[in-house]
Amino acid sequence: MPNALPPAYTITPPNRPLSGRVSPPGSKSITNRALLLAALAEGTSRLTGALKSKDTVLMARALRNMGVTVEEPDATSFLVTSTGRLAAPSAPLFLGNAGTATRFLTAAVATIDGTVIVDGDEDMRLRPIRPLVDALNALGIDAQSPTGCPPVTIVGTGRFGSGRVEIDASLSSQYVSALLMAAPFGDGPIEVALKGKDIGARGYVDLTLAAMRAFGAQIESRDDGSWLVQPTGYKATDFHIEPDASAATYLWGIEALTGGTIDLGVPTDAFTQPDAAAQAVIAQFPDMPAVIDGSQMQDAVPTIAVVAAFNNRPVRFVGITNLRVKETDRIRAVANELNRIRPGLAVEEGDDLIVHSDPALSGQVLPARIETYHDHRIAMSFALAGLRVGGVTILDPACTGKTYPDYWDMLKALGVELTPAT
Ligand SMILES: O=C(O)C1=C[C@@H](OP(=O)(O)O)[C@@H](O)[C@H](O)C1
Ligand SMILES: C=C(OP(=O)(O)O)C(=O)O
Repeated sequence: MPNALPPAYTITPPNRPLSGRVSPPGSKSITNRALLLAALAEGTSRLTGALKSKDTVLMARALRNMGVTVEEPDATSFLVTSTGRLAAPSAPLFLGNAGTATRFLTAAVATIDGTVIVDGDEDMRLRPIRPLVDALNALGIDAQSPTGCPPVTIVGTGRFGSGRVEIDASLSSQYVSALLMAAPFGDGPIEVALKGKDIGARGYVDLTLAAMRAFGAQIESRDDGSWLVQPTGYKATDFHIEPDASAATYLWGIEALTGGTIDLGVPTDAFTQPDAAAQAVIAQFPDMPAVIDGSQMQDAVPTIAVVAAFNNRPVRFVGITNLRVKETDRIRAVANELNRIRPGLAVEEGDDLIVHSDPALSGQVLPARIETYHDHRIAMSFALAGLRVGGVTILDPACTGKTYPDYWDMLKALGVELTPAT
């Protein structure tokens, strides 16, 4: 991980295509699934291609605090050795603002005979978790979240329940993934069904099912949209993690905005993560469509919205309500910060975001100190604006450590001039 970064970076537009070979880091989503599943499997699992960043370090630390041995043989591998059951930790689990770790562990620790408190930082304490707690309660598990957000107190008996459970996943697909991954510890088969049809980005549930099957789970996807999970537990396995598709969106953004070619070392159609869909949209720049549905590529929306500022026509982003409950309210954050570059560049309309694209922005010097709200994606997306507009300063660049600790080194390696600022 990089040494301390300055409080801010000012970006000098390169005025030339940025090209080269860049390997995005391992997928955060898949790394945190694989770490958990390996911890729930008896034996040793070797995870390769993994992401080492704040979100995965927090997950690994929480698992260690529950008796799991997590070794790190090299910069992209974890060696996880477990009895197949988690042990009650001696202190609350602190998971920062890692949504995956917080939601996945809230369900997983319900398999423990003992009391566990799942908590996060001040931002995580604003991110809803009540629908997951309600589903655990419906399975007979004593879980409580007084505010509807972390902290959650789970008083487990070692039994996870069985039968059909319905969950409202309209705010986060992570609730479904969390329940599914704990479900092989049911007293009998568990059927996970959705309350209502809305589930945000479905592709994340597909990632969950694929990882669970790799660790030996038996899941039947039923015609009514529910999933039936057998009480098999998990088997240790070696598991390779693909690169992070959300991280790749910044590289596609760099290509679009500078006219360069970046070799990611992996073909776009090899990604199984939902955000890979962003490539086809960004590739249309500067003629990206007038309406973009972000519902199935949610983490890519800030990237595409910043690229959209330079598009030939305005872009309306729809299907993005859930962006309000990510690391920060990303609809508001993107609108605020685009308007800081040039007032009137973006507007919120209900939960839609409209970017009033202006190709004439390119080449101008528009000094703007970009607030990043502890949100890695706001920092990484707005760095892209600095490739076209002079004077863009990104505050708190270290916040990219959540999922992409080497982000600024990557930009420098491509030839971007970053000047430390205060
Ligand atoms: O399951 C996952 O790995 C994720 C699901 C998405 O969140 P929601 O399901 O909360 O929308 C996504 O935004 C997050 O970065 C990762
Ligand atoms: C929403 C994100 O993360 P999480 O929900 O895992 O905290 C993200 O990485 O953009």
